[in-house]
Amino acid sequence: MTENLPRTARPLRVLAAMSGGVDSAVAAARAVEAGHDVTGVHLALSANPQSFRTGARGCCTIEDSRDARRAADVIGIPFYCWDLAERFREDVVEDFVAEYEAGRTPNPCLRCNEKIKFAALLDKALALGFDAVCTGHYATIVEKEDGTREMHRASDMAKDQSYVLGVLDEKQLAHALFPLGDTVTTKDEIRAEAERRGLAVAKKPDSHDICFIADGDTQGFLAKRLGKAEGDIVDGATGEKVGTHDGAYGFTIGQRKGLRIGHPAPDGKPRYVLDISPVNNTVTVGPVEALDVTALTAIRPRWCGSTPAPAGTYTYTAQLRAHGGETEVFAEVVDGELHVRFTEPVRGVAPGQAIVLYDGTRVVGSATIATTTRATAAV
Ligand SMILES: Nc1ncnc2c1ncn2[C@@H]1O[C@H](COP(=O)(O)OP(=O)(O)OP(=O)(O)O)[C@@H](O)[C@H]1O
Repeated sequence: MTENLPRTARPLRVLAAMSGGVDSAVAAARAVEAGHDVTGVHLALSANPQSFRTGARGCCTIEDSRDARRAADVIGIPFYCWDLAERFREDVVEDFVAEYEAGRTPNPCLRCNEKIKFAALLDKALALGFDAVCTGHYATIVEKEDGTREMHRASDMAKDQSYVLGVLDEKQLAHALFPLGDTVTTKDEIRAEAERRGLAVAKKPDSHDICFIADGDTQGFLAKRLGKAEGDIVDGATGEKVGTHDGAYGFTIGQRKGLRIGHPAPDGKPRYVLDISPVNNTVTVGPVEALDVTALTAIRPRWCGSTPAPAGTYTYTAQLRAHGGETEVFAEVVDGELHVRFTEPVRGVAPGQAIVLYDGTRVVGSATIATTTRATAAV
């Protein structure tokens, strides 16, 4: 159950990040069971937790912090609540809005792992004398003979979260514990384990995808932040105006639903978002084949764990969005950027998303998709 924790003779001082959900409660309990000296912490990440009183789970409602505290009491560990709302707003929420405004599609969970849980929280934990931060993420840490660490996909692929952790560098991974990651347990089994341990969160519903948009309405959230900005939807092949929109920022490459297109395309086939131009406030649409991408460049590469930046061209598999499949790629670092060619064209690659490279199950690294090369010149 606890092979994922470091093979160290001495118990570690562990800070368990407790969201108030079932996964992190079980993770904290497992860390205690492994013999570590565990303290729980809930992060208040919203400046306005009352706004989530709708029944939908947000990242840090009052109920979440109470649930985390109760779980800590049952496990028998000290518990604190830390206010990181300002850091979260600056590093995650404002970045999210700015990225959409620039026509890109960000991944806030990945950003939160990089900037909040394994930066702001980890730094504070280390400064206070803790050895590690423990979370309920599903990913496996493998400690090698030489003491270096690798991150691998979780044993249960259905729950694997290595994609949103692919940004962790050597230091961050050296101080991370994921007690759930290498056990092949279904969510039902985790809930049953929570029940056995007397944790009241055993039946609590799973958290929402984007924790700071409690109702799940990303477009509504962006519209409130960025205002209405009516613009044109144009056909990529003809350049003809085919509809209007209320703000180019509300779209994602590959999107089909929610397009207000006045008349059907001449071939009668559905139209997809091919390009978003914030400068002209224009959304370009076209047939699904025009989404095929043969190559991309990605910026700010980060090499996971102690993996050195690859020199030369390597064959890896890549994941291009949070719940996406894997695809084979040739990857190379050129002038600090990641250049990737796909062995087969892939569809709907959105700038702003992360590309995470894998060597088998091992996470090699990640980078932010900046530009793509289309198979056809429809845009
Ligand atoms: N507000 C928070 N305070 C402390 N830790 C948090 C908070 N939000 C998330 N975490 C940590 O990050 C991990 C992954 O977050 P995610 O939002 O993916 O939760 P999850 O998979 O639904 O897990 P859980 O069931 O614990 O909520 C959690 O398991 C927890 O350790």
